[in-house]
Amino acid sequence: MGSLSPPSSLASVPPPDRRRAALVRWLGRGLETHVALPLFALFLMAVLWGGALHMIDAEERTADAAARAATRELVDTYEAQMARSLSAIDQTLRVLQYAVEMNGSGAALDMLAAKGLLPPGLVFQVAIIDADGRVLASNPRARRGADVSRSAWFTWQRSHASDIPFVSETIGRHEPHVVFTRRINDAGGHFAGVASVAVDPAYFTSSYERTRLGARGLLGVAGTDGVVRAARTGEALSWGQRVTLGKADSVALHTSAIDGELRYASARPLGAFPLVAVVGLSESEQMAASRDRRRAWLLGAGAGSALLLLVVGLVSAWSWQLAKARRRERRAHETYAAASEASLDAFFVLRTVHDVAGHVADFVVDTTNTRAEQLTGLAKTRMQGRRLSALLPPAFGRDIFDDMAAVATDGVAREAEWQARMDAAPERWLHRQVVPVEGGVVAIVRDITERKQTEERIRHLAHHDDLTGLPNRSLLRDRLGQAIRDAERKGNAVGLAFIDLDGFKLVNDGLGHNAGDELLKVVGERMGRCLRRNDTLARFGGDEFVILLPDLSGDPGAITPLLDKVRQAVTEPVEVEGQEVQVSCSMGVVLYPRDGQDANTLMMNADAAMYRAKENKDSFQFYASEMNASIEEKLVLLEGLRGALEACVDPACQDPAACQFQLLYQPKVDLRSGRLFGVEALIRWQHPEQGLISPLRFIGLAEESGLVVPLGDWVLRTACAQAQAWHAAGLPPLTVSVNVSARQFEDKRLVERVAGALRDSGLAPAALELEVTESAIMRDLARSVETMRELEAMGVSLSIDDFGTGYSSLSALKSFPISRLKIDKSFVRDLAHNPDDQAIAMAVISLGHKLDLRVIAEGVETEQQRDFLRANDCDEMQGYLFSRPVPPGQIAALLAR
Ligand SMILES: Nc1nc2c(ncn2[C@@H]2O[C@H](COP(=O)(O)O[C@H]3[C@@H](O)[C@H](n4cnc5c(=O)[nH]c(N)nc54)O[C@@H]3COP(=O)(O)O)[C@@H](O)[C@H]2O)c(=O)[nH]1
Repeated sequence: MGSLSPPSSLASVPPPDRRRAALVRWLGRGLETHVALPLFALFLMAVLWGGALHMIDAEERTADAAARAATRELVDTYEAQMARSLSAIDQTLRVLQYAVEMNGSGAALDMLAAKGLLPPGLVFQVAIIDADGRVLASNPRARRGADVSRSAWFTWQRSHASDIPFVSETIGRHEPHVVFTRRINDAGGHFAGVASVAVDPAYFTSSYERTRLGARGLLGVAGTDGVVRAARTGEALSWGQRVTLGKADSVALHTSAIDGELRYASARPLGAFPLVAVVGLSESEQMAASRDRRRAWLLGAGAGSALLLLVVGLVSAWSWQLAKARRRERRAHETYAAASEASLDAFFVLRTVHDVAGHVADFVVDTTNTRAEQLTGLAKTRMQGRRLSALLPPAFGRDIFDDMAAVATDGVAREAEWQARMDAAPERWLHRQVVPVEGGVVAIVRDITERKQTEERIRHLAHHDDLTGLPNRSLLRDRLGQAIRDAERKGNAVGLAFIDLDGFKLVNDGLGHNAGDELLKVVGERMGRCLRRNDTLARFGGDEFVILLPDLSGDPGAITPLLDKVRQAVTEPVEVEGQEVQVSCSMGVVLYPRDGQDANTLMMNADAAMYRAKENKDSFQFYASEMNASIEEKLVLLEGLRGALEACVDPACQDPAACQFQLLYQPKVDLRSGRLFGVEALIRWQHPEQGLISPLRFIGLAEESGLVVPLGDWVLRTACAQAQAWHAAGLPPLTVSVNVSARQFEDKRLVERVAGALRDSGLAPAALELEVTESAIMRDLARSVETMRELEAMGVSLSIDDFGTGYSSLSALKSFPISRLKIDKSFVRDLAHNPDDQAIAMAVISLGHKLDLRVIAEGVETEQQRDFLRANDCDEMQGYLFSRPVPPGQIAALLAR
């Protein structure tokens, strides 16, 4: 299911707005959690690390300051202690000095001891040395008389007259000691010896307190010469190292030359002796706590950072995924919006509104596209947020709402096509597809009017005649089937009339197909106007129409007036291609159920009835069962015709009596002189069972089947041979006329056949005339003229038969190489009384003469007809008045008459 959240329609925003939107989106992206959170986390980490480092720094500073302060305090304390100790030592030396000066070297110590002025021997070894460097006395008692004259301190005192105390370096491997000395002068101020106090170096560092100095602190005394007299670090005591003494009173970090330890160190000069008290606190010990805390801080910051990174990483990853999903969704929406904007379909995203019972009560338009605007004529802004019930035109009907409600309820898509009228707009065909989405439906509406119109056109083309727009054979068959079913149910009758136009071929061949088409359209319209609304007029092709008349009573008489009306409508003259033409129609009529129980039988029988009507032309004929018999008869006749022809043209057949065809000859007479100048050969068929058969019965059949070509060839050869026979018999010159049918005239070998007949008979070409109808010539005018010219060139003359019944173009007539026009007997029949026929006859005569042609009238039966023709300057005549067609043997007699 999709979502109802309205898709952003970026595709519709103009470029500057799009840039702004992109900027906003870019900023928005910056504010997205997966971007902002890591930035914030970086900031937090900076704060965290900043804080931690700051704390570390502060604590280190504090520790440093504390270490320096402690060093300073220790050095103060140690200086005070050392000052006291040295003061005591110096006091002892002075007392010794004094005692020697007072009591002499030998008794001085005893006297001091007696007075309790000697320091405890455990710590100080007091001695008096004479001027030669021999120990005079010592406490505790040492080896008397020991010689110390080479000791540095003795030589130094001996060589310095001043009363400056001297401190030796720490000497002695097993019992190390530092010797403090003062010069003893005699009364004369001369060197008299040395008073010394030897002190265990450990004495100077005995105040080393682990609690204050740590395990690697330093407490010691060095001479101002830089040589350590006593130094204690932890439990280790050492001496003799050479150190660089720093500035007095300062505390400095210093790497000790004693043990390489980095310490906060401070040195302090010690009064009268050239000594310096040195105190050092191990830097690592002093800073250990702060280092531990530093580690803790770093660990804390590191752990905090790691935790932060982990949390931020997880949240950012989640946010990134979320953003990606959102982006995908937005892109999908953008794509959807772009696609929907570009779509030819109208989109309506509709949110369902439920009533209290939970049924779908209405829809609210969430989103639409531009196509929807065009389709509804409403702006998007007018539609969005509005209820469908307020927007849906009443013409759209309740069905649509029900459809949508069903989709929203069932969750199953539906589609439908419907016709909608929107305000003033013409009715349109629409297709809707309603698909369920979360919270509503999406209706996709497409205008399918064009498709429907095309379908309708195709359907119409499939069921209608292209030229007239009338139903075609297929549609008529459907309607006939339906009419039969209805009639069967209601007990009614159905009428079916097959209509064939008489004379249409002449118009079509004579004036061309456009004229023929125009004629068909006009005639079709006229026939249609004669019918009721539920009748059907169909065109079957060519000049064949069919009328279907449902709901009839079954009385043939009831439809006779309608058929007459149709017949008369067809007969009305029609103007086509600037000429007025006239056709009639022959109708074959059947009635269901009387003439057939099914469509096929009815159509077949109507066709048979039409053929019968065709025999009379301009009439209608109800079907009768015998008519089908006549069709069978026709087939039998065709077979007989074929057999008869074979017998006539078979060169192996020696018996002329076996040929069932014969020619009669009808004389043609000059109207002025009365002279018989020619004959027309007219065929007859002497059928063994049916007797003499008129060409009217079989020439059409021969023409249809193509047998007319070999049959016509036989006529031509027989007529030429007969004419030559008359000539040979010494009869006056006669022209023999032979009828050439349309199909014969089209035969490419006609000229060759004529030449062959003349050659074989020996007849002079001038004695032969070919009669061709107008319609045969007009079928293919150019070719006809060519054929006629070839025949003319051969010396054969041509006449136009049945002139006036066709539609020869008069301009074309001018170019025909013909010698005679034959006025059709239909104009001659009523010539005595019918002014129209008279006018036509006179016009043909006049036209013929103007074209320098002879004019012959056929079918002249009465003297009135002859007199009229003669009076109107007609040249020749042919008809029963003078003679019926006769066998060749009677021509001589007629000539004689
Ligand atoms: N292609 C061919 N057509 C032929 C041939 N022989 C005849 N025909 C055509 O058959 C049609 C009928 O011919 P037919 O029955 O022979 O009738 C001809 C005459 O008998 C008839 N006629 C002559 N004079 C009169 C008359 O005074 N009254 C009257 N009612 N009928 C008369 O007219 C027919 C001759 O017509 P046309 O040919 O137009 O001159 C007919 O169309 C023949 O053409 C054949 O061998 N080949």
